[in-house]
Amino acid sequence: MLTSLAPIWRLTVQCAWRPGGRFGIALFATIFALGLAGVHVTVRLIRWANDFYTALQKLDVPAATQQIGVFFVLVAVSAALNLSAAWLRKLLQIRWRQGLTDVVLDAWLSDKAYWHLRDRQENGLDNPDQRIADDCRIFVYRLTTEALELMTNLVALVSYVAILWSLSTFPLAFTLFGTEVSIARYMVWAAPLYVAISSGVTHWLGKPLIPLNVEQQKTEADFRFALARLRENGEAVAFARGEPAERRLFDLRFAAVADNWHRLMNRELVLGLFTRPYMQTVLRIPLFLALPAFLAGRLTFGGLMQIASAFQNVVTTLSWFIFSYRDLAELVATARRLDGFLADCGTAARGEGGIVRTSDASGRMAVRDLSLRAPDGRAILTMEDLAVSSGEVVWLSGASGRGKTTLARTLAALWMHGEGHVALPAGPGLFLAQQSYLPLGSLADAVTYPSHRDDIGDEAILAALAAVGLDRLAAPDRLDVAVALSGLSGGEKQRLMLARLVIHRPAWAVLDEPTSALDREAEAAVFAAVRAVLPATAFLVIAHRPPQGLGPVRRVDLDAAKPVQPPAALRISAA
Ligand SMILES: Nc1ncnc2c1ncn2[C@@H]1O[C@H](COP(=O)(O)OP(=O)(O)OP(=O)(O)O)[C@@H](O)[C@H]1O
Repeated sequence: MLTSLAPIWRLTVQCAWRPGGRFGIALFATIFALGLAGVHVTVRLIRWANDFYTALQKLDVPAATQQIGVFFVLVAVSAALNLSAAWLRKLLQIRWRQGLTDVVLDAWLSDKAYWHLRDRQENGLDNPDQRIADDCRIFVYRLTTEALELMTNLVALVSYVAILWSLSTFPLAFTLFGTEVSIARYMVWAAPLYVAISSGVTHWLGKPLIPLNVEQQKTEADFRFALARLRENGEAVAFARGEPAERRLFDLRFAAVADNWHRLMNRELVLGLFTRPYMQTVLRIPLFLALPAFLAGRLTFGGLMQIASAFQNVVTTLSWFIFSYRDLAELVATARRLDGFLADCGTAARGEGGIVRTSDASGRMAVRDLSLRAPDGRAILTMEDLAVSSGEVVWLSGASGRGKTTLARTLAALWMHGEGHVALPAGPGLFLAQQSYLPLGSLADAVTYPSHRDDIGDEAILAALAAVGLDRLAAPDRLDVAVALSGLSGGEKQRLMLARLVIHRPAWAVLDEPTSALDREAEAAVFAAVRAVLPATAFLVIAHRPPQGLGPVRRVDLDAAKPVQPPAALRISAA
């Protein structure tokens, strides 16, 4: 129980205790107050039952007519309270959802958790997009609904039990094995006993729903993730005629959705077999229980209806747990997933190695005594010394899989597995990854990424596009075209990435195969244009051929370096 409450509490704190959180707490308090006012109206309706049915029994037409009027007033007040509480609850939900989404997005983006957790994502173990979008929504919705209902129901329970206590003055008398038994105020005891037994049965029947709900959310997310991947890699799949393979994967993932759905619906049926009749009997049971007192003449008809109404309210309030079991299960499941996600993000960037990072005052990129390995302990690369001075171009070569990109990742503080020293100049730097990345947005957004277009200015953007040979795009009316619709070829995308160098003018740059899609002449022309605006920039270029156009190049060949075995303690045994 406590293990379920801890994540809910942690996430609630994230929603409510934030700058501007006071308004949310005030909203919560107002909705709670409206709920209490609603309880007061219900208490008044219980008294109304006595007044109305007594008037009916006495055939007192004016009194009965007056009670009909009272009934409509009470219903109108109740509706107004309900509607305003529902409206304010929605307002609270979007505020808290905004707060929680901010927390989750910060965790996802900080320390590059999105990168460190990407392997898990690819394995389908994790679907962070679902957690950010759906889980934040579901958690806040369920929390605000269930927490407010719980609090209101607690207060309501005290009020209804007090009424039931004051009304059920008659005992239940019967003979058991020849002994006279008399239970005073048995209607009061009957209500919690009835609910306790029912809650026990509900919990026992409904317990498997929690893991089944977790599994359902996971399988749905896995299915969505597979669909989104096809969209992202549509061209590669189309060239490979991979539709049957994609279809097999979709079918497999949907089969998992359907399979778990069947288990979930069967379990819900089992639970429903109990809760459904329970919900229906709960309205009649009090009548049956109070009938002996009525038949013995201890209760008027109005009194019978009043006590039935009070009992019903006690039982329905107590039964909140039963009726809300599914929703509570969803709240717990979502809280666990979100809480686990935040914990994963917090530890994602933690490496077991010891790479020391400093800033180099002389403006050099440098590594010393570097030894990199894979997460499983396999040695990838060792490097005694590498330095790229201001204005220098170093070409990092080596066979495929030799560790060139891993070295770039280490410089970018992404790769944590290894030991050694890394120093980067204090001035601004720029990394270009092997795969060109075009963000959602316009062509101008893509060129200026990750800066804001307004901070750069359209003239500079047009000049950068022209410099890298993208003359056909270097027109003011093209800048606002969605980049996805620009129909860029692989080489054009690489030119666009290089335009970012011209725009951002870094003091140092690490480029991972930046011109692999360009021919040598095009590469030389683009690099010459880049060099013209960046004469003092230090370049580390990873490529399978010497970069042309940047000026004199010093080659560092990784094939000359030998991999070393990691320390025995770091080797992970396959067993
Ligand atoms: N996340 C990872 N988990 C395990 N091994 C990895 C991971 N990333 C890279 N490696 C391994 O590290 C080695 C070096 O990979 P890297 O991408 O650095 O090579 P590269 O020299 O850039 O190759 P290429 O020229 O083909 O781009 C490879 O054996 C690769 O399998």
